[in-house]
Amino acid sequence: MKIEHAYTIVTSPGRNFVTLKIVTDEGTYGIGDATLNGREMAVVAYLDEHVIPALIGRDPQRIEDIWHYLYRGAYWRRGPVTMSAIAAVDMALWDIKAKLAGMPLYQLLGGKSRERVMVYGHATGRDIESCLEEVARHVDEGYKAVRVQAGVPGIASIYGVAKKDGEPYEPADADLPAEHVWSTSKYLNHVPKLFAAVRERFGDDLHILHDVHHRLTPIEAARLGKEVEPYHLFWLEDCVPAENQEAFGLIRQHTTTPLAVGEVFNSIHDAKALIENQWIDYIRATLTHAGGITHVRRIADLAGLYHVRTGFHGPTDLSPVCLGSAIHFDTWVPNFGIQEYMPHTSATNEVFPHDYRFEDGHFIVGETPGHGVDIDEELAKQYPYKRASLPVNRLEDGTLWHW
Ligand SMILES: O=C(O)C(=O)C[C@H](O)[C@H](O)CO
Ligand SMILES: [Mg+2]
Repeated sequence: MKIEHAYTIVTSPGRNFVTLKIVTDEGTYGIGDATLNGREMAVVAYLDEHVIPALIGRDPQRIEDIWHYLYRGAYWRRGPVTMSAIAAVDMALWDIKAKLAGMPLYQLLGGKSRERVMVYGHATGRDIESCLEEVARHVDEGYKAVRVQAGVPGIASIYGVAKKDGEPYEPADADLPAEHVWSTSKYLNHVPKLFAAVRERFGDDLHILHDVHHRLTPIEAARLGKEVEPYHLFWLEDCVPAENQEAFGLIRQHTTTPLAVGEVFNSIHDAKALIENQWIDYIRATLTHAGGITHVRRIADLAGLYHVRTGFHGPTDLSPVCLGSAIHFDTWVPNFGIQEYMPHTSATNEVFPHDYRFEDGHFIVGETPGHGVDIDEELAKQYPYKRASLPVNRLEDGTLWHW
């Protein structure tokens, strides 16, 4: 069997998605997600110019060999563009292999470790009151775990908080980057009040999560972790940027609040010290940005040795192809923690028909051979690419800051 044909599909049913389709000489095809939010066309160029021509004629069943061919063979290793491109190939090849085997992907990975996959949804509000209403809506919809983000008095807009209450936030919200102004002290003074209010209204059983989005220094993160300890967070996410993995050692010395990190990681090397030193509790690297199923499986196995569990990134900027594949992975992986879920728009769901379903705060994996997600290419053509950028963040004095 040979790869006969492969091509990228860019579509924007509300937001941009990049999909790779690989077709074999026997007619079986697989698709993979290559969406790198705000940098989509860089991955398209990498795939079209450098990867696809080298795939034609290869045996699609040799997933491992093709992974190393693209990773080691390129000489230029790692990085989000390279690893998203490799991930798309990998996801498409696992899709093909599972279709050939007549099995849903989770069976090929080793079968079910659980019946269903717990997810967390996103509640955001411009103030604590409106945020609590959003948490209540999620609880009514069956969610057992909710990420809680609220506006902070004195900060005009914060990435991760919807502009209008009751609406989802859009990560890439402008043609060119919007600029936000950030105040760490205002944030740190406010956020414990939010969690006190959530616990008071919803009691102890609801799992609550919070994303700091890299905006603190290690000692500030340590303070936040300590101050929210009474509210028993499921996790505190991305409390500092993680290029310096040792920084998490400092945070860890000060707090028992569980720590999650890794949505921007693209390789096991980004997470190695964090995992081996048990400085984190959840690893967020997911399939599209970290080299696909083949590589994320290695990260998860390393994590399992150190009691670190998975908590895959699952924003709207990963396509249903990534989400569907992740649900198979989550159903199999022994050290599963939780799966993020930001519902896609109905236009996105129409372009990407899929067989996973949400029920009572959990995802239920489908039984279709492959990863269970397809693309309607004719419909996809109706939604042309539109450049969209993520915002930037500045301190009140104008210094460019993490966001
Ligand atoms: O989902 C999250 O936790 C995020 O932080 C969302 C990211 O900012 C988003 O995927 C950036 O493209
Ligand atoms: Mg995040």
